[in-house]
Amino acid sequence: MFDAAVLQGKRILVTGGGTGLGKEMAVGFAAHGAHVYICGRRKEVLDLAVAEIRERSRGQADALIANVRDPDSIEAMMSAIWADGPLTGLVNNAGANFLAPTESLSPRGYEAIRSTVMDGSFYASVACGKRWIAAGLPGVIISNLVTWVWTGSAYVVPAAMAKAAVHAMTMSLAVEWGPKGIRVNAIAPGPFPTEGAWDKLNPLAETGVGATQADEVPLRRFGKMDELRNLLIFLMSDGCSYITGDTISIDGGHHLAAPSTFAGLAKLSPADWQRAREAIQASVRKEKETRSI
Ligand SMILES: CCCCCCC/C=C/C(=O)SCCNC(=O)CCNC(=O)[C@H](O)C(C)(C)COP(=O)(O)OP(=O)(O)OC[C@H]1O[C@@H](n2cnc3c(N)ncnc32)[C@H](O)[C@@H]1OP(=O)(O)O
Ligand SMILES: NC(=O)C1=CN([C@@H]2O[C@H](COP(=O)(O)OP(=O)(O)OC[C@H]3O[C@@H](n4cnc5c(N)ncnc54)[C@H](OP(=O)(O)O)[C@@H]3O)[C@@H](O)[C@H]2O)C=CC1
Repeated sequence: MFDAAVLQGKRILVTGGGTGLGKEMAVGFAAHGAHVYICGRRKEVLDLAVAEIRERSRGQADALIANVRDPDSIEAMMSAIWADGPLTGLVNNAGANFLAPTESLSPRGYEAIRSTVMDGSFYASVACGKRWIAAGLPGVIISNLVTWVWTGSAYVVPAAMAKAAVHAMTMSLAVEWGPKGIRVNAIAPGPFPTEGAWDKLNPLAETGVGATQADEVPLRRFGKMDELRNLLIFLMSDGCSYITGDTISIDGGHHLAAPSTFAGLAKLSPADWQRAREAIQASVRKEKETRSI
């Protein structure tokens, strides 16, 4: 769809680019000429991802360990990247989420999700923005949101809230930083099955409801990674020079044809919720064992 050199000379950081959608975006950017950087908290996962991105894209990729919940960690990562040259683009993709009845959430559970999605996107955007502004350089920021910024969703309330905050940041920064040549957009995907998301959002047979099902998507299927890449490459490219402040849905019409949320989980019993929580926490424990930060 695009010239293979459409992103030649671009240097793009994808947070959470070691797995799932972030890794797929990184492959797309690198295959179209960009030097991609990915970050996350697991060295082994990042090393494998870099090797895969280089092989699949025949392009340039590097990884840095960083925790987007920690502003000092973000600053250290940005300084390391900028030492080799400025980024031209940032994708706020790192995310955290799990299904839970809202009344069961502890402050730490809420904070884990809010700080990853909302604070992480803010810290990374400001870390790039202030460097671009100081140097008089243009830049592109794209945040990976979800259609719940328009619909909300039961049982994932901290994620819906945090993504809506980043939607507001997108519109606000587009206006504030537009005169400085910085474009700020977002995408709102519907279901694109990944191990990371499905382990936390569809851990049991009983949790398969609207948000994670394909049968009620008007286009009757999940999204494909090539479709996601096409949108990201376009938004990141110089050809997309007059779009800013927008959140573009990529969901086959899902959010326009309810239920694209977890509303259907109202049928779960307390015992089902306990099993869901145990399954989610088993997945989290497995990931934590390989965290490097
Ligand atoms: C229409 C669209 C359809 C699809 C939409 C998809 C939208 C996708 C959104 C996503 O972001 S999917 C990404 C999924 N990937 C991840 O979440 C990866 C990162 N995740 C994590 O790091 C963990 O999962 C984490 C739990 C969020 C954070 O880990 P951390 O090490 O910081 O925290 P913990 O100490 O383990 O836990 C903190 C706190 O949270 C409580 N908690 C954990 N799981 C549950 C649960 N299932 N239910 C209730 N509470 C839970 C845990 O007990 C801790 O609280 P305290 O007990 O200490 O008070
Ligand atoms: N899959 C889907 O259908 C949809 C996904 N999305 C969004 O796409 C994004 C990616 O999700 P997906 O690929 O499915 O899930 P993944 O779990 O595969 O991706 C989450 C990534 O974020 C990284 N991450 C989490 N916390 C931190 C942190 N504190 N610091 C740095 N990196 C972190 C994780 O790496 P590590 O744990 O090693 O740090 C992981 O690579 C999320 O923002 C999600 O909300 C939106 C709509 C639909």
